[in-house]
Amino acid sequence: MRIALIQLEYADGESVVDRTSRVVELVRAQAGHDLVVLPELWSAGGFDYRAWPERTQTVDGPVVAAVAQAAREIGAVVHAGSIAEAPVDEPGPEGRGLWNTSVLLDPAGERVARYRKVHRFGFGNGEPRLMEAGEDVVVLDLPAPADGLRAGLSTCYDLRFPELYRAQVDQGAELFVIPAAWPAARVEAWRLLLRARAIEDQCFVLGCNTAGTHARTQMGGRSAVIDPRGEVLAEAGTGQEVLSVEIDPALVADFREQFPVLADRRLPPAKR
Ligand SMILES: O=C(O)CCC(=O)C(=O)O
Repeated sequence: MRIALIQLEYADGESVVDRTSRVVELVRAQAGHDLVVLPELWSAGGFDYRAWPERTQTVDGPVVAAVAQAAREIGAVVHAGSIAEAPVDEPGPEGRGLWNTSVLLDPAGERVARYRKVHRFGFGNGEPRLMEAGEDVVVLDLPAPADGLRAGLSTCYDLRFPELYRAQVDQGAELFVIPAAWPAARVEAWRLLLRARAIEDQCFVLGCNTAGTHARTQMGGRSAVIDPRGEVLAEAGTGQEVLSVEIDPALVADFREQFPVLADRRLPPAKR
């Protein structure tokens, strides 16, 4: 399976329309890949939370529609990264009506999964003040041409919460797709936790981060593809870059059989 992670660089001052056109071109340029992944909140601006209210989208809105068109053109499964999702007529439990929502598209441009970020980052500011928390664990069999692996979806700060990934493994996950806007200040934690999740859950990990500086926050880059043994198959630098990697889906089952750590879990499911 051929995978492309688009580590997008952006700065303040670029309109959502211009950024979307740029991203669509980058997705189109990945023809020949089976799965293409974009970062977290690239249209709204990962740390530009003051602008989120004017950059909201629905999962059928123009940003996702433009990426869906590119998915159709190249015949790939595309993880569109996440949007600041404000659905019509859904105020949410906290009355904010806004979620950090990832969307996975099949090669016909149809939405096959929606994941709302469960753990909100900001310690009382940003996401916890403006957004609702997602409540669902989302795991699915990837559609062709990226078939052969079961994928769990999560976003950025979720990476710090291993219990979410164990819950995905309990639902059969073999690959974690993690779009992010993770800052440079803590990029070593990002690199380490991506590998930790791969090793402890014996899964492929696709971590697609953001580059550049926006909203006075320098992003960390270092997107990576990691195999179920914890080997880093590819890692980006700190600028805009596309990581193109071939992975062998059979490695998950082979390695889990050869080194069956997950079979040695002791806690009863109710306490996990
Ligand atoms: O956990 C971190 O250090 C960064 C998380 C983050 O930036 C996010 O979730 O948007």
